Amino acid sequence: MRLGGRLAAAIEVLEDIERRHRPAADALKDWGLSHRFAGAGDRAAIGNIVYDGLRRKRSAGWLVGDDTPRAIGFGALLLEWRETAQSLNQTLDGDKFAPPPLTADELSAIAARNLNDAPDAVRADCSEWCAPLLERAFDGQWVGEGAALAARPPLDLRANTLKSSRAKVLEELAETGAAPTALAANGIRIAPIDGSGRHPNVQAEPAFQKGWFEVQDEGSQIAAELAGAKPGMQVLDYCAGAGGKTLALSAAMENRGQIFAHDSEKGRLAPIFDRIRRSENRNVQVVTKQAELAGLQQQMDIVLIDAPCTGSGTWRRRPDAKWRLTQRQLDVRKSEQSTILDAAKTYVKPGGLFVYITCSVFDEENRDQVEAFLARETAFAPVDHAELWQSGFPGKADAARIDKAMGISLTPARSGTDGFFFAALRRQQ
Ligand SMILES: C[S@@+](CC[C@H](N)C(=O)[O-])C[C@H]1O[C@@H](n2cnc3c(N)ncnc32)[C@H](O)[C@@H]1O
Repeated sequence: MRLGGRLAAAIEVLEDIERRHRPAADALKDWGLSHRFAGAGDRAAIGNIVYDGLRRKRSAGWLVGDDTPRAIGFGALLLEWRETAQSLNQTLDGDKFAPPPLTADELSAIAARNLNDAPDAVRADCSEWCAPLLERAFDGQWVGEGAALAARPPLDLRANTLKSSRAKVLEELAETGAAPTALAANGIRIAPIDGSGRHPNVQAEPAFQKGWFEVQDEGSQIAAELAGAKPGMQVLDYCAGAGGKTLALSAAMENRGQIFAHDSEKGRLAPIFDRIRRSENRNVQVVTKQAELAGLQQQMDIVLIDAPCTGSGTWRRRPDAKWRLTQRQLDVRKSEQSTILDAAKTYVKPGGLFVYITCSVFDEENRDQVEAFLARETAFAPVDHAELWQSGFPGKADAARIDKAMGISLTPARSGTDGFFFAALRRQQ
């Protein structure tokens, strides 16, 4: 397929996502099933246009003067594929599978508009109702932070030190352009892809099958490192899900001590068993029923809550979620977060650490939750987060936003990672 056919297909998929309110991955999969002639390169390129369009939906639409899937598809190519209106119309000319070329109105909108003049929420590529949330979290920098959340993400891996090392994995993946991450000790980064490219399928690599590395955003790795799990500790990962943090904690503990991996949804834990086997984590016990945690009360050195959240910090990877998010969903997440904080605190031993993590950038899910919990619970006090960051990442003070009392925030703009929030509270002796 040529670019015109790929663009037409992407517009079709964007229409499907909008009309049926469905996840981008499902719409792309369906398109692939009903167009079996399309090769892997075509699918990757179509996926890139769709994801670029979703990440930059408002700025792409604004640039072309409309908010239709067509405008967003064309806008995505202008913003992320180094195309110009002229180069696009030249390329599409004579391609019978291409959408109609840019019209005179569209051409004049593109010629007249400069994204620097667009309204703030357009430049931040967020919905109107989310703009005040970003503004509250980032003050004067919110537009830049929003824009960075709308950029293409890198592919990050974590070398599994139980079976390999960062150097060995880097050697194994040399052809992919993999490089060490700037912050996480065992992180490896493959830079964001360009244009129609796609990231290598690292999970097909023998090194992955051998358990030498996991796919994990650097921000998630940093959050696990900050928790400070050490060999011999007793740790409860209360919202373990598929086990991303569990595996990182287990490696930091060198397989010594015990991690209890719990989640209220049994189905979410399903992938953890395979992952544990592949990575050779021998200190993880999966606990599906909350009743089975009864014996752990006040026993844990660390209780980690990787809370259910809006996921606003991961908008680069799941841009469709950005447009589906509602105030009501945010309210539901907030209420779940405080319920979980209240339920999980009981397992922290005197002197132990209570760690609260989200992959959201909103204060409402982050510092507000910590503040409200501390107001309810006088037995807990925040650690000095500036000191914690300095001891883990010396000389990198600018790579995170640190509120000494309330926590540490990572963002794409500042840290080059997904958006994460981390707070650690110590239970008094
Ligand atoms: C952010 S995800 C966890 C991701 C996981 N820790 C990782 O690193 O791969 C949040 C998890 O919290 C779980 N959850 C939601 N409510 C819960 C509750 N009341 N108790 C325990 N887990 C809960 C969800 O099922 C979901 O798997």
